[in-house]
Amino acid sequence: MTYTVNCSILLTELPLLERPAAAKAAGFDAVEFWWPFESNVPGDAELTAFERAITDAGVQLTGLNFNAGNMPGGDRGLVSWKGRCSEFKDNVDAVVGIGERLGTKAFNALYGNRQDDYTPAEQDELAVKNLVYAAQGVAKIGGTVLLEPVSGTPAYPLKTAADVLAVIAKTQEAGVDNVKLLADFYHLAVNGDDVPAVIENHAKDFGHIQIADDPGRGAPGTGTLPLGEWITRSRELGYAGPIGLEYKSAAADAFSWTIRQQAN
Ligand SMILES: O=C(O)C(=O)CO
Repeated sequence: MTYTVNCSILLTELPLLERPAAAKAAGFDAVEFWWPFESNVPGDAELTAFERAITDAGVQLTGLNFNAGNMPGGDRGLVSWKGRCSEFKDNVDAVVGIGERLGTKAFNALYGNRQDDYTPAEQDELAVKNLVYAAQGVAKIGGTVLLEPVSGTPAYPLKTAADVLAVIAKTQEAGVDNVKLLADFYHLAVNGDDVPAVIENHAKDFGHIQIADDPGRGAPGTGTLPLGEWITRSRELGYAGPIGLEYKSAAADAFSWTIRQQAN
């Protein structure tokens, strides 16, 4: 099983730059991050420090989120955010640079919360343009843009796989074929989507899978979701990528479920 440790939600007791090495020490060869910088376009020193933390740890950065705004403050992406289009585009260029240097291929573009001052149609129109820009940018390095249904943020409009697939269809009409569904089984389940049906119908086209259990967004086994079953079925149907571990847990206990799994 190829897992990739999401170092923005796990190992958070440690400074960010120490997390890749901690993931390696815990037995993993791959990590992913939400946008790890304060600035939209980081300077050379910041970029070098982040990239060295990955390469010195001997892990692969499998995934990186585009700048999604102030996440602790509730923002969930710039893609549909009217007024921040040039910022988004500048960020795409920065992300492509990181991806090129680290061999990263999957880039998660959080869509953005609804804004009161604009119609959904206006925001969706911008979103498609921005997604096409991002898709063309990452295509230069063989990359894929991921689009994710998210829970827990009422103003975030993409709640189900169908919501995301409808946007992806518009990007395809606009001429790009490298925007893919990020199937986060936790977000989908919390939002009431039919996860087994999503897997049956779309697993071979998933751009990425992430997992957390529900309730609580904890490690597998802390809730009631049949995550192992869903992963196995996705693999049978052709999903070949890594599984992102995107759950909350104290570092000391974060990966004990994998040891229990090996023992069984
Ligand atoms: O905001 C979240 O919960 C995410 O999963 C971001 O990737």
